[in-house]
Amino acid sequence: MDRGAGGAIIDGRMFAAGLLDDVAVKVARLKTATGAVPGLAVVLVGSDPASAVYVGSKHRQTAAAGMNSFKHELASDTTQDELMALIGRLNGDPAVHGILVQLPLPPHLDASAVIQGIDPDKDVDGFHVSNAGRLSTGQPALVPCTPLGCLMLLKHRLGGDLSGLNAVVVGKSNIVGKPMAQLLLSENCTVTIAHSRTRNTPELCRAADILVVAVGRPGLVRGDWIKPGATVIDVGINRVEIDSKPRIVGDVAFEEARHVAGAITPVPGGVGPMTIACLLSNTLTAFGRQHSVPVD
Ligand SMILES: Nc1nc(=O)c2c([nH]1)NC[C@@H]1CN(c3ccc(C(=O)N[C@@H](CCC(=O)O)C(=O)O)cc3)C=[N+]21
Repeated sequence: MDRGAGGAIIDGRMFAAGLLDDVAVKVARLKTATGAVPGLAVVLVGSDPASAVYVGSKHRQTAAAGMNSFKHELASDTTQDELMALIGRLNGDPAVHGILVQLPLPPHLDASAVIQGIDPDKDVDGFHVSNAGRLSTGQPALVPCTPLGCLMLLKHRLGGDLSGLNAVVVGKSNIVGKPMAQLLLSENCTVTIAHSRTRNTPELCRAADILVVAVGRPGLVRGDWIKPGATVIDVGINRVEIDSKPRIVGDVAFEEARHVAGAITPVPGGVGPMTIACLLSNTLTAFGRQHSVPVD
């Protein structure tokens, strides 16, 4: 096979748009059947510009899917008690089916305590220990949006069955690396997690049929780390300057990698849009569980 032309580019933007349409249809159907509409509360503390952009985008897309979107913008000097009190109110609000607290929080706040204060059934980020435990033991869970989006792209690309494939996840964060590894394991992949202390990361990567990279280091994974024909999912979103212009690049050296990989996600336009689409899909799932109605 001629790989000179490069592998396929996985269009996350297009896949996410399809998923959002699907969610919108289901929301409309639920509204007719139950009279209720799923509601997502997004909490933003402080004025980090990147966070404000993400929250704005979530707000718009939630509304576009026909769901209620409740935006809570709090001052950067908000106290832990004030934030916990808001979470308590959202936990008790029957119009709110999903709660997302935008991360990172300002350093004086304890993000872990906030996340563990969210009702696990409303934890649409899937960050609560109860959802992490459920995922790792194969019980119904709310699954973190970014790894869920990656898995959807992988299954779509590889025809649904991942069983027996060698999967390498680079990065061991609680929000991407670990849940990603759990999802791949539940698909019967042989899973390896590499991280900053791993001794032979390039060699491990070269054995991967599926390579998911989520470390936050621009261009870390080079073309010669990739097994020819592998499916490469680049989770990195790094803001860099190229020729004095601001640009967003992934953790994979894209131009090198695309010629070796069978398929690869671009940055932007790959995993990022899937994260938001999965957030809305999780909100629908949370609504279904809270109202004991099937959502699809
Ligand atoms: N509680 C919480 N949950 C999150 O899910 C969460 C968070 N906090 N904090 C920040 C990160 C980041 N994140 C992204 C979502 C969408 C894109 C996205 O759509 N990116 C587009 C555009 C990129 C751009 O132009 O900025 C793309 O990759 O094509 C990126 C990043 C969600 N996060």
